[in-house]
Amino acid sequence: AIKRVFFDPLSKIPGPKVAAITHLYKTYYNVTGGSKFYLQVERLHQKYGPVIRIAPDEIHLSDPENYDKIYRAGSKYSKSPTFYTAFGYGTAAFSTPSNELHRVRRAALNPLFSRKRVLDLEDVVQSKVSKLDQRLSKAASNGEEVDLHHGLRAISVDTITDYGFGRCYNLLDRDDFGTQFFDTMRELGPAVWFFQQWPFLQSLALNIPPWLAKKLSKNLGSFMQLQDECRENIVAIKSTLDAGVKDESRTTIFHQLLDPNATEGHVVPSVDNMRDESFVILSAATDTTGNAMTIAMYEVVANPAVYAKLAAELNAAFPDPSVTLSFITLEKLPYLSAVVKEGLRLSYGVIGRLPRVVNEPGVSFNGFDIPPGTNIGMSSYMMHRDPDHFPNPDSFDPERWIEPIAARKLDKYLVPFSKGQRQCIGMPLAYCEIYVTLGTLFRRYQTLKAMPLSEEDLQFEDYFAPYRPVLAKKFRVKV
Ligand code: HEM
Repeated sequence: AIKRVFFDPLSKIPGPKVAAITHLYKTYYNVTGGSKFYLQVERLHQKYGPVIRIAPDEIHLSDPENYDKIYRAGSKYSKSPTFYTAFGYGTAAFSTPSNELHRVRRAALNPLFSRKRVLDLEDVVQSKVSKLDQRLSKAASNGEEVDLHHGLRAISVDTITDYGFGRCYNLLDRDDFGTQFFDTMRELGPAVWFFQQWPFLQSLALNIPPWLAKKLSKNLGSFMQLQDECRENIVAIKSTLDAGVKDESRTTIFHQLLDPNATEGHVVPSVDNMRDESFVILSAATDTTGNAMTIAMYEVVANPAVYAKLAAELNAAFPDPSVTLSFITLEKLPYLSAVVKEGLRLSYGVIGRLPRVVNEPGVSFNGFDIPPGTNIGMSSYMMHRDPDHFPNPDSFDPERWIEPIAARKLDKYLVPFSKGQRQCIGMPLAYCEIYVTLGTLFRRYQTLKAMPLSEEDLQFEDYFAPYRPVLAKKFRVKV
C-alpha cells in the first residue's frame, strides 16, 4: 500500500488513496448499489481534476480534447487485457487485446457490416420494423399498451440474428418480445466485474458442466442453450461448405470467418471461437441499439413540442403514411437526424470507460506523465455530458444539432460508437435500424402516450452497456 501510494510512478496522479491501493475500490462501486462506478468517476473528476487515478494501475481522463489522442485510427494503444479478458470471448475482434490479431479478424468481418452491405440488406431491417408496426397497430385497435422497451430491443436482436447469423430469433413474434432473452443478458452482466477482480472465478464459471449451470439458474441455462444452437448452426454451415455443396443461403459472419481467403493472414477460427465471435456481436448489437431507440422514442413521446416538429417533418417528406420509408431518405431529414443524435448522446453506447494500455515511451496528458503499461480510459458518459459543449446536458434537445456549422463542431464530441480502429463495426447497421424504426413509427403513430417513468426508472446501471434497474418500470406506450 505504501509503495502504491508514495513510491509508484503514478503516485503524483490525483485521486483517492484507497483507489491507488486496491482494485477493490472500483469493484466495490461496480458490484454494489446497482453498478454505478461511472458516477463515482464523474464525482472524482469534479473533486480532483481532468486526470485521476481510479485503480493502482489505471488512470481516467475527462478533458474531451484528449479523446482523439487515444481513440483514433492508427492508435498504438491496445485494449486493456485485464479489462477485456473478463468478458470471456477469447480471440473475438471485440475483446482481443492484440491490435495485430484484431486487424486481421476485423478485416474478415468488415465486408459484412459495410454501409453498402447494409443498404443491400435494408429489407431485413424493414421487415423487423414492419412487425413492430403491426404490433402497435393491433394494440391500437384493442386499446392495449405496448412494451416498447422490449419491442425496440427485439428489433435489434431479430435484425442481427437474421442479418449476421442467417437464423432469426424471431423475438418480435413472441407476445412478450422475448423478455427472457433480455433477462438472461442482464443477469450475466455483473459477472464481468467479478471476473475482473477475481479471474479464477471466470475459469470456474467457464468449466461448470451445462447440467449444473441449468440447475443453478434458468437464465444461465437458456444462455447455454442459445450457445448450443449457435454452435449447431456453425457446424451445419461448415459441413455444407466442406462438402462443396453450393450454399444458397445469404453470407453470414460464419461464411465470412470460414473462408480461408477472407483476408490476408486470416486463419479460420475453431467452431467455439466462431460461436464466441457471434455472441459478442449479438451482445454488442442488442442493448446499445435498443437503448438508443428507446431513449429517443421515450423523449420524443414525452415532449410534445419535439413530437410535433418531428411529425411535421416526416409528414412533409412522406405524404403517404403507408409507404416504406427508405433509410437513405430518412437520414437526410435534419430534425430526425437531430433526434437520432440526441438518442445516441443520452444512451451513451458503452456508459463506462474503454481502457487502453499506454505503450512505450509513455505519454503526457494535462501536464501529468503516464508511464508505459498504465491502463488509461475515457467514457462517452463524460464526453456527452461535458457542459462546455452540451449545455444543460441532461436535457434531450434536438435543437443543439440544427445549425449546421455548430453541429459539425459538436460531432467531434459525440462518441457513442467510440472512434478509430476499435470503433464499432456495427455502426452503419445501427444507424439503419434507428432511422428506419424512428422514421416509420413516428410517421405512422403521432399520438403515442408514454406511461409515466420516475427518475429512478430512468437511471442506468453499468454492465458495459447501460441497463435500467431490474425493478424499474419500463417504457410502455398507449397507442
Ligand atoms: C447504437 C448502437 C451501437 C452503439 C452505440 C455501439 C457502440 C460500440 C462501442 C462504443 C464500441 C467500442 C467498444 C470498445 O472499445 O471496447 C463497439 C464495438 C463493437 N460493436 Fe457496437 N455499438 C452499437 C451497435 C452495434 C451493432 C448493431 C453491432 C453488430 C454488428 C455491433 C458490434 C460491435 C462489435 C463487433 C464491436 C467490436 C469492434 C472491434 O473491436 O473491432 N455494435 N460498439
